[in-house]
Amino acid sequence: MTRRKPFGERLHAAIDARGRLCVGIDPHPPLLRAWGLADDAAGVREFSLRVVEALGGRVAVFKPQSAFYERHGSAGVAALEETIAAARAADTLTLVDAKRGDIDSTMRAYADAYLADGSPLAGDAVTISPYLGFASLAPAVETALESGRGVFVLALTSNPEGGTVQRAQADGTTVAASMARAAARLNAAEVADGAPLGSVGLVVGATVPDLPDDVDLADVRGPLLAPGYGAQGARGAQLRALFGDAWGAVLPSTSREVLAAGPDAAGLRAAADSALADVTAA
Ligand SMILES: O=c1ccn([C@@H]2O[C@H](COP(=O)(O)O)[C@@H](O)[C@H]2O)c(=O)[nH]1
Repeated sequence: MTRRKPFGERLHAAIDARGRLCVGIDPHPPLLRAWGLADDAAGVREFSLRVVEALGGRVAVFKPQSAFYERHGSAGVAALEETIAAARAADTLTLVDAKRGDIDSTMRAYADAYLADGSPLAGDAVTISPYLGFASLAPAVETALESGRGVFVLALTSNPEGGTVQRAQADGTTVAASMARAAARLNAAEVADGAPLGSVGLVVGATVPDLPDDVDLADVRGPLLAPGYGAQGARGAQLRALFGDAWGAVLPSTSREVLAAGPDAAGLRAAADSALADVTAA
């Protein structure tokens, strides 16, 4: 089997070729209704495959939101697996937004599910939550690096409540800065080997009002997923101002705003093109 290139390198190439936009696949019940689909696993499957059909090969990354599949039980999870496979067939990277995090021994099982070769739930990367301690994420990081996949660690989330935890300080350092420094340490080896980006990314919401003074995102040298563009209110100019000299690593992500333009493929494409044009102009 040919070895997959590291995730950071593959993501960098996808952004170079298609522009920096991640489109979230979030089959919300009102969107399913608006698309004339049932709020069941078959509806979620149809919705997702239409998004992949319309935008596969055109955007850098798809981000299916696991919660919307899980709410339909095992048939919903099967629809997520099919969505990941369809995106792969359409030559588009998938970041599964599952926000997993647990003690080391359980984290190993999540790593097997979302990051190991042969698992039907393994896309190209997964979001993970560091609030059991960054070190508890080691099994996910190891599996990702071994398999050419990536992880995105929650650092500064787009929801207004996130700051109460993420801006809190321990020993004079904000929680967010600890996450950023830990990611930077993990990316250092890949970057020293010549990778344009490491494979350990952070989630930094597009709606975050400002960065804590001790957070140096340029130093992370890994991708910075910025959800919150569009439906949550952020636009390109706001993103550009927030990320400053880390801008080269930023991957804006938008779900509802693009999805609301479906089910027509041309509508989805126009909405994705418009979001990409805004972030590119920034
Ligand atoms: O900080 C975060 C982390 C993840 N998300 C997820 O991104 C999408 C946003 O959807 P929109 O429709 O573009 O608002 C959704 O799946 C969230 O769970 C986030 O918003 N913020």
